[in-house]
Amino acid sequence: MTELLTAAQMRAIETAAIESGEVTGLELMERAGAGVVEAIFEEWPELAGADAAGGEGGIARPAEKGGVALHPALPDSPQDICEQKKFRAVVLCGPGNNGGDGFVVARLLRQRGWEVEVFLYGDAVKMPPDAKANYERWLENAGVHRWDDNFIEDTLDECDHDLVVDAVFGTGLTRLMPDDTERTWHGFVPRVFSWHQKDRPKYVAVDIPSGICSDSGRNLEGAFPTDLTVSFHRAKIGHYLLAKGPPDGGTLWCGKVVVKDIGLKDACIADAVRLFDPTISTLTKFSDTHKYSHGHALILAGGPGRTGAARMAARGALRVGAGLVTLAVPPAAQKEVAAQVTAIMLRQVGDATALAKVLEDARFNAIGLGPALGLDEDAAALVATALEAGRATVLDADALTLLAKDAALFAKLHDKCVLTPHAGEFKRLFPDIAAKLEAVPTKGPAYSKVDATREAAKRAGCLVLFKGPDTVIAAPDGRCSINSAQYERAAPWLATAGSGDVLTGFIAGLLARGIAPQQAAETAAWLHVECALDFGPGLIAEDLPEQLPNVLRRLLSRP
Ligand SMILES: NC(=O)C1=CN([C@@H]2O[C@H](COP(=O)(O)OP(=O)(O)OC[C@H]3O[C@@H](n4cnc5c(N)ncnc54)[C@H](OP(=O)(O)O)[C@@H]3O)[C@@H](O)[C@H]2O)[C@@H](O)CC1
Ligand SMILES: [K+]
Repeated sequence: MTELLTAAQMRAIETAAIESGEVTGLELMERAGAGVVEAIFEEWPELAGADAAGGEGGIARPAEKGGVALHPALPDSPQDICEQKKFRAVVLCGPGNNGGDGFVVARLLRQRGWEVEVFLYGDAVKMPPDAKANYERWLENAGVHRWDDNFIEDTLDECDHDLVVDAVFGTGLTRLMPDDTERTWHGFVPRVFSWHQKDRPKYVAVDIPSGICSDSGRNLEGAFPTDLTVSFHRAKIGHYLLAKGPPDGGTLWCGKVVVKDIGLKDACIADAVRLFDPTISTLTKFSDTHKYSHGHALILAGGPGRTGAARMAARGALRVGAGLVTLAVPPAAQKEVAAQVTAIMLRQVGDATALAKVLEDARFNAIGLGPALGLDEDAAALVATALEAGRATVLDADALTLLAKDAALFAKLHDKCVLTPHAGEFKRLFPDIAAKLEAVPTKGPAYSKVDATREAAKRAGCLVLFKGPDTVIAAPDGRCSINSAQYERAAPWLATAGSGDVLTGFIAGLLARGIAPQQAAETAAWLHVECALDFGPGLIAEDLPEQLPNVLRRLLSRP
């Protein structure tokens, strides 16, 4: 599992390292800048070939026209810039240490023969010491343009730049983006070229795209979209919480996230959010051979014509490794279900009394309910009975709506429960928490999906799995992870009818195997995405359980 950090946690790690004397802030900044350059060349090797040309102390140029001249060695106009060299970069630096990293990047690119134009947002006099040191070092051989959105736009408009580096704001963004940086970005990105145009410059963000809150992934207005985000030591939570935005409304702000080691040691952060990746130990309870030692899951089905959801959940539970799976079916739907299942068993459960009777058998150690269960009083009574049984229980779909409608039912939730709401169900269950999440943020760190899920889990007293491409899984004690279906794990075809029902089954199956709720939910969510990735486009929900054997085989053969 990889820890995802907040800005404060990252700062604490950095401060501890500096205070212990093992590294200086300047060294960290140098490594950060070098990491960005390395990542750029790894991502686009075609940009790495300019070593020989130019270098420090390159061509002397006349004073700047658009902004105030901070150093005399600057071109007269954007046209003058265009007439020189083959690789060109614009580096946009901010007033803090993110800007300091930008000056390192600018220097290192220049050392490799690049033509680099630097724009500085803010007042150099007030820069923190390490950033200022790199600013001054840059001034020894080159100049800096004062921020001027029109001039930046003209510069990019008239030249064929290869790279734009965003080092304006990083983890220190604490309030909404200033108007002029927002204008810059929104002015030139759509006007100068289309985002999908192949020969446009590559956009690289240092640490996090400026405008994105590193703790929440939320856009503090005017975020800079990028192709590549290079972060340091550990990814930040904000990289993995969904923030879709311009230029096409479907691109993640971060583009792709690469994390570079800058020599900081791991610190033990008790409440760190983790990016989930399963360990084999999660699934190596395969040593017992008796089917009852793998548990017995009971999945509740809806009435006639509404049993498909439960059948898919049951198949998921069986495939993920529950020893036995029984569908609890209303008498009127029994024929319909019997005609379509084989390895899955059937029990007639007409009402809550019948369910209570079935649950007298202690071998039913996990329950899955909700998909197409219904929203009437009988369905509510089934939920109440299931909760009173105190078994490991996953509640989805209609069961969540019933919980939202009835405080007494909600109060029956216990610590072996798992709630699996999507955004709409989350809003019904926790309207006040959802309102905080939906409110337009005005400062950083902004309220995040992690904050919301943790608050919901605490209130419910059980595990909450808040679905999405950035699924957040939180326990009442604050333990929390993100299961990402983004970046290299993006599987948009997973958003298909019934896929949530299969997830319910996966969780129920793992609960039946005796895996604790948090681990079961995390592993199920991860497997769910893995199955979708394995299958690829064209996936329908029925395919998900059938993909599990491949995925499990691969997982279990990991070294
Ligand atoms: N931690 C580490 O280990 C390492 C960190 N490193 C790097 O440091 C970065 C963090 O640096 P940072 O803390 O200086 O914050 P940063 O993002 O540069 O911004 C702060 C400046 O912006 C200003 N400002 C903020 N919001 C604003 C707004 N809306 N509008 C206008 N101004 C605004 C704010 O002003 P203030 O609030 O002080 O008035 C302040 O001047 C981090 O992302 C990484 O790149 C690496 O070097 C390696 C090791
Ligand atoms: K940035």
